[in-house]
Amino acid sequence: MTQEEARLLADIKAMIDQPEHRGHPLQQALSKLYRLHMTQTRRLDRLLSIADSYQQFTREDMQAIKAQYDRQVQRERKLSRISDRYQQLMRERNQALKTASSQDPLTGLANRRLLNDHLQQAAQRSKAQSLPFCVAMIDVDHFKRINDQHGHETGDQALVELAGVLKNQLRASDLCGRWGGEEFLVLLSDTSLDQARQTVERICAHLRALPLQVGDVSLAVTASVGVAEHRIGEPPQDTINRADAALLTAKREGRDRYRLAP
Ligand SMILES: Nc1nc2c(ncn2[C@@H]2O[C@H](COP(=O)(O)OP(=O)(O)OP(=O)(O)O)[C@@H](O)[C@H]2O)c(=O)[nH]1
Repeated sequence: MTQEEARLLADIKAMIDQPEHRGHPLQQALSKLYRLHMTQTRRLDRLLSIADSYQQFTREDMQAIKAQYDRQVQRERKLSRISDRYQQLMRERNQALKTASSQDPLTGLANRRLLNDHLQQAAQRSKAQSLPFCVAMIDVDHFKRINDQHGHETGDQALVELAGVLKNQLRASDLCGRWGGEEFLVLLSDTSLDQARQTVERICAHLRALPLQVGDVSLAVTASVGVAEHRIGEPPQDTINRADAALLTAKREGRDRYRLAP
C-alpha cells in the first residue's frame, strides 16, 4: 500500500468515526465499504505472503537441486579421471605383456616365439611374391668355457654384448633373435643364399677380430653358423632344420666358420 493510499484510508476512517456523521446514510455505506476494503486487503496480504513463501521455497529447492547436480558432475569427473588412469594402466600392462611374450628378457632380442611368427610370415610372403629369404643359425663356440672361466654373470653379459654386435652387423629389415642358450637365429629377408653367405662371412670375421669386452674381461669369441635358403612352399621348420644341420657341420669341421645348407 502506498503512503497516499494509507493517508486516504486514515482520512476515511476518521470521517466514519466523527460523532457528527453518525446516523448519516452515507456514513453507514462508507463504513461498510471501508470494512469490505480492509477484509480484501488482509486477504490479498495473506495471498502475497503465501506466494512469497512459495517463491522462497522454490528458490531453495532449485539451489538444492543445483548443489546435487554439481556434486554429481564432480563425481563423474572423478570417475572419468580414474577410468582414464585405469585405461592407461591397462595399456601399459598390455604393452608390457606383449613385450614379455615376444622379447628375450636377457638380450632384449626377439624371442623364439616372435622369430617363429616372422618366419611364418616370411614363408607366406615368399610364396605370394616369389621372394627369397634365408635363415642363419649362429652358435657361440665353446661358450661353456666362458661360464666356467669367468662365471655365469659374465657369460650373461657376454650374450648381451654379442646380441648388440650381431644387430649392428645386420640391416634394419633383418630380424635377429635368441633361439635359446648361446644360439641366435637371424632371418634375412629378401636375401639369396649368396647374399646371406656374405653377411655371415662378415659376422664371423667381425667376431674373430673382436675382443668382446665385458667389464674388465676381454673375451675372444668365435661362432659357427649354418645358413639355409627357404625353399618356396617348404614349412619354415624345415628351413630351420636345414640351417641347424649346416651349423652342426660347421661345428664338426672345426668351428669358427659357416656352412651353407644344400
Ligand atoms: N651365462 C649363460 N650361459 C648360458 C646361457 N644359456 C646357455 N648357457 C651356457 O652355454 C653353454 C653351452 O654349452 P654347450 O652346449 O656344451 O656348447 P659350447 O660350450 O658353446 O660348445 P660348442 O657349442 O660345442 O662350441 C652351457 O654351459 C650353458 O650353461 C645363458 O643364458 N647364460
